Amino acid sequence: MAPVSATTGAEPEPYDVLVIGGGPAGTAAALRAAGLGARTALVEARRTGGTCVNTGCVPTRVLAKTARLVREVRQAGDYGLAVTEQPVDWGRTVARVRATIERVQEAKAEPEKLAAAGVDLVLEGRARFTGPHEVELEGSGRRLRARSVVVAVGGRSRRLPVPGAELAVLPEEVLDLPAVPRRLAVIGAGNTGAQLVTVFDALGSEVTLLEVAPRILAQTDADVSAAVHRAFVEQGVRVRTGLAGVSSLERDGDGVRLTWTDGEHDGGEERSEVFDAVLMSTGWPASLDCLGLEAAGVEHTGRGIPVDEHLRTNVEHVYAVGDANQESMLVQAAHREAEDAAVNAVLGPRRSRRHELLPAGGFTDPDYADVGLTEAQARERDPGCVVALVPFAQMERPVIDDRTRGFLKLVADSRREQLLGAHAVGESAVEVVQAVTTAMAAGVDVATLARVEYAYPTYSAVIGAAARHLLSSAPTSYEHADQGATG
Ligand SMILES: Cc1cc2nc3c(=O)[nH]c(=O)nc-3n(C[C@H](O)[C@H](O)[C@H](O)COP(=O)(O)OP(=O)(O)OC[C@H]3O[C@@H](n4cnc5c(N)ncnc54)[C@H](O)[C@@H]3O)c2cc1C
Ligand SMILES: NC(=O)c1ccc[n+]([C@@H]2O[C@H](COP(=O)([O-])OP(=O)(O)OC[C@H]3O[C@@H](n4cnc5c(N)ncnc54)[C@H](O)[C@@H]3O)[C@@H](O)[C@H]2O)c1
Repeated sequence: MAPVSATTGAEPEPYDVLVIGGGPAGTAAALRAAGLGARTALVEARRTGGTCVNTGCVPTRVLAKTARLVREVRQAGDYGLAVTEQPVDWGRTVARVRATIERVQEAKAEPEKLAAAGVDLVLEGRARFTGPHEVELEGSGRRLRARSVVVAVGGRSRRLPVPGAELAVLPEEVLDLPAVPRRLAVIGAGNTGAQLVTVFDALGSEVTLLEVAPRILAQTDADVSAAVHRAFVEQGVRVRTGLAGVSSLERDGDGVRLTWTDGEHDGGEERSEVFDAVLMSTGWPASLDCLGLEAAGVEHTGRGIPVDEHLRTNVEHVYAVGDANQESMLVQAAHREAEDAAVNAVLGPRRSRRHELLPAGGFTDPDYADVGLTEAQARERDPGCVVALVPFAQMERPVIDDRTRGFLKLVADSRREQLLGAHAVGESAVEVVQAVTTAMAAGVDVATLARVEYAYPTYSAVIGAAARHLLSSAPTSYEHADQGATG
């Protein structure tokens, strides 16, 4: 409960720090602020865990595991195991996802951790600014005041501004689908769309992926994007990139008629097809609706809340972290920003944002992951940079596991000393890139990385091979190296 004034008993004393939003960013900010001795409140509209635990990373990861199980079952015969492929029981899949969310909630025990740290967790609906230092809670009408406010409200899926957009399913609504759609269109090939393509392709949907950018996973290294695209096509996914745009959705019998215009390289024609479901994964703006930012004088772009190097908004005592500022939009980034903002809010501005090394990955089939600069970014900065790419098909463990699709690409400076980036596709790609990130964070140079012993047979042994390549040879081309690698 908010501390009450000892003199009047009426007017609540302000908290030192009020955090709005109990996802990864908000919880980290509140715990850090309380750890520094600040009287702290955390206001959450629904449930702690945020997008990450309740509708994003955790459910997506369980669905990704489901897709992997389908793949393993299909391959079991090669190993002498007679496993008959069963039809997917979507209801049980959904139940498994929901049960896993509860298990993760229990393991994280955030309400208990917040209580133990002395943070007041306030679950009385959405908070709305009524002034620069005050919010009102939608559920109770109660008002809370604070010297500093950390806005950690996260984001939400964007619906395209086209007629019939309300007929589309958003990524956070996927578990509400009544069944696995036979014909599924996925609009948007960012991390979210790509992961859902793998899930529904494995579960048996005929998937069409539509993207306005010239390539899928447009933020990743071009070789990563090309490799995942190629895998999708081989798995039977219809991939259309460089679209001119989506124009409408309309009900058609039990399905949804989707109309779009192909890009010029595909003829630029308008097309119209009926799908059983259309999934819209076309972006993730901050959740600013009804937040009352204008009452606090906080400026925003409509998409997010801009911040300075200390994570402050244009109003000095109001900070914005995690997806709310629209900068990195990853759990690991949310944690770091939140802790830094909490320190700045309590002790005065001292921590600056630094995400030089932000590893990330997606659980498609094959997986992909990256850290640091893409090859194109590195070439802009250092035209003489050196690139080594080792196909998984050349490494024993992927061959043993029959998972030879993929590669690790390392980018180093022109002196072949420091790593600038790492990009992987394939089994365990995310873990491989994480290992490279640890080396980069520790300042390990390429020569040392090339000398490290790697347990045999492991996927991470590809790191040593790529580091030795960097020291010794001319760059390889993925197009060339990937020939015939189909695992
Ligand atoms: C499908 C999907 C899969 C993802 N997978 C990954 C992944 O594998 N790895 C990864 O690093 N990232 C992943 N992400 C991104 C990750 O989920 C986000 O970057 C992360 O959750 C951001 O944390 P946050 O605390 O800023 O926001 P959120 O997690 O969105 O939390 C914001 C919280 O604020 C609350 N809130 C909002 N408005 C108010 C208000 N006015 N008053 C009170 N409370 C409010 C919300 O209820 C919510 O609980 C994924 C995202 C999606 C959509
Ligand atoms: N595994 C992970 O780490 C993970 C998983 C999911 C999401 N996330 C993060 O969450 C954030 C949101 O991801 P996201 O994929 O939801 O959004 P995004 O903004 O990254 O991708 C949206 C995609 O939709 C496309 N698009 C936009 N309008 C379109 C149109 N009219 N027709 C066709 N395509 C259109 C965009 O070009 C883009 O490729 C990202 O920052 C992402 O990194 C991370």
